Amino acid sequence: MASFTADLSLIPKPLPKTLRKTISRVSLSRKIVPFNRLKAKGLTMHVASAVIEPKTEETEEFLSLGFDVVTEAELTEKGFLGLRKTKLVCTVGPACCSYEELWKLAMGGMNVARLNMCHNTKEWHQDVIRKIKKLNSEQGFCVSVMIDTEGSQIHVADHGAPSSVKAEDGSIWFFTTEQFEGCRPFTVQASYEGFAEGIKEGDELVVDGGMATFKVIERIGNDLRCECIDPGLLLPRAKLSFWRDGKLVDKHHELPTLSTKDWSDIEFGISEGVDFIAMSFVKDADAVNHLKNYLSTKNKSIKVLAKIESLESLHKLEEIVEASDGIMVARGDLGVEIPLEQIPTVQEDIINLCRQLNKPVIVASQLLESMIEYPTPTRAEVADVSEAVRQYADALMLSGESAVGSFGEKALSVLRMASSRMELWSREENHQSSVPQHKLGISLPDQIAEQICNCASQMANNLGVDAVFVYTRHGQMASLLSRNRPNPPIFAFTDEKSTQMALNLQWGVMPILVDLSDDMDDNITKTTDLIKAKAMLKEGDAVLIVSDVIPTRSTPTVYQSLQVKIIS
Ligand SMILES: Nc1ncnc2c1ncn2[C@@H]1O[C@H](COP(=O)(O)OP(=O)(O)O)[C@@H](O)[C@H]1O
Ligand SMILES: C=C(OP(=O)(O)O)C(=O)O
Ligand SMILES: [K+]
Ligand SMILES: [Mg+2]
Repeated sequence: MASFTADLSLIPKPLPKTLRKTISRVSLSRKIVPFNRLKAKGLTMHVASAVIEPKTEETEEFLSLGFDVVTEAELTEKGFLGLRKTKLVCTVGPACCSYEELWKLAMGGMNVARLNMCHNTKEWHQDVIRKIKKLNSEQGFCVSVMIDTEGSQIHVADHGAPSSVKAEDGSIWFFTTEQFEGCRPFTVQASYEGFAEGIKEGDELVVDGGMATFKVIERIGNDLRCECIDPGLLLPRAKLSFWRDGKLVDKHHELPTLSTKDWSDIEFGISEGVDFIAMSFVKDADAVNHLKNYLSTKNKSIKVLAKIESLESLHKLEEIVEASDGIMVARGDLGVEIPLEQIPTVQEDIINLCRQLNKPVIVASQLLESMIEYPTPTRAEVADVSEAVRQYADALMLSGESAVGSFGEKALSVLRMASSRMELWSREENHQSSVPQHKLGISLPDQIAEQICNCASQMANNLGVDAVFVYTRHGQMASLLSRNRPNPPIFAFTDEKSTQMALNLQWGVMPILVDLSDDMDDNITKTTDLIKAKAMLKEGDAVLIVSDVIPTRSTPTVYQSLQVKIIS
């Protein structure tokens, strides 16, 4: 039989400082009315609130538990509301691959280290992954590892010079798939042997989304003879695309999403224990499902991210987002396939869809491109970064800025500062009120989880609590809270290492690894003690506690919480 309680008398007197300010307009009963409808389904809801008690002796055993040292320092310095919510991903390359350089990035707030398998050797990648794991275990960081598959990109394999070559207006060039030694002037090697197939005289060959443009004059077997009609630079690995009558000629559909090399890189990622695999040039949900199924047969909880970087992936966006564990807006290649002026709106649409469907989303490429060479960003770059934060992306990514740039650490600090500033502004402007309306849950327990998280986020904002605590095994409740982008940070306590590492990518979630027991009260006591012992909670702080684990006894004097129990 159902039981329903919303016991406001459990809120202690005197009220915590933060509650005292807002209690007159707290409409707890109104907030929880939706649950009333679930009453008949066998639910118990219990609302309680109290003051955090001072430090106790028993807390020592939790001191060594998994909480990122950088977040901890930030929290001590800036308080709960000052914690940065937007997550930061850094591409690791030759400019930042030493232990010390990686340490600096970790100190600078890198949440996820990304390794693009397009570049360098497996040994090199292995060395970097091991250094990151060592930093985590020895220095107390919590940095997740992501690898990107190479995918089937059509690009320049060699243009005969170590850096760039200039293509002059009217000059004649050969694009070939033939492999040869040494340098042939005006000859560019393309990466894919089917490169010229289906290409006709008069088609346009666009380099790097407009860096230079050629007109196809003649097709000779696998070679194309072209005339440069818009001069520009040919960079190493420049991206190539074909256009006919103003429309993209789709070459991706001919190519497999995962090549033999990609599968070998995936095996490598599995054996090195990476946390995320980002799939390049995903065409549809099948590709994502294929990899996810493969990983599940191997019993691996590695998260699969889909990179949206082709026109085709935009056409199937919804099914791809549904199928994947997260999305990367890979603006570099996307800008080759769609006109650049469409990127800003496409980015916002993808971010909104991801939030609706509750998938984390990374905005990537050229965020601070000029910082590869210069120590300060352009105003336009800072505006671009801030815009992605305003749109509530989960994460921002550095590419060349950290991988090969001279100012990677500084670029990371620009991301950090710009996100903190924009987050504060959004909060003050109360932009967070636009809670997603889309309903995700199908089964009743899923619907309940979703509704609890929606209401909890509103309550957290309305009450002005300092933090939200969530107890989660697979990260679902934490991510549903994050989806609402609440004002206070979300501390997600989990006993699954893979959940902790996956939550690193989610907006506003601070994942913490602890032993969880079936006794919820015990968990709550343990974890509040942990945070308190680290001097991150003090007397009078208010915490909203969310969990889908059934409590076994009631201890209304140590927390404010929102708990739902399903009685079978
Ligand atoms: N592991 C690596 N080894 C050497 N160079 C790298 C590595 N990773 C990245 N880079 C360099 O950094 C640049 C940016 O990297 P990335 O974000 O992977 O973008 P992309 O490959 O699309 O250019 C690359 O063009 C490449 O020059
Ligand atoms: C992130 C991207 O992918 P990659 O760096 O692998 O080309 C991109 O295209 O923007
Ligand atoms: K790639
Ligand atoms: Mg790409």
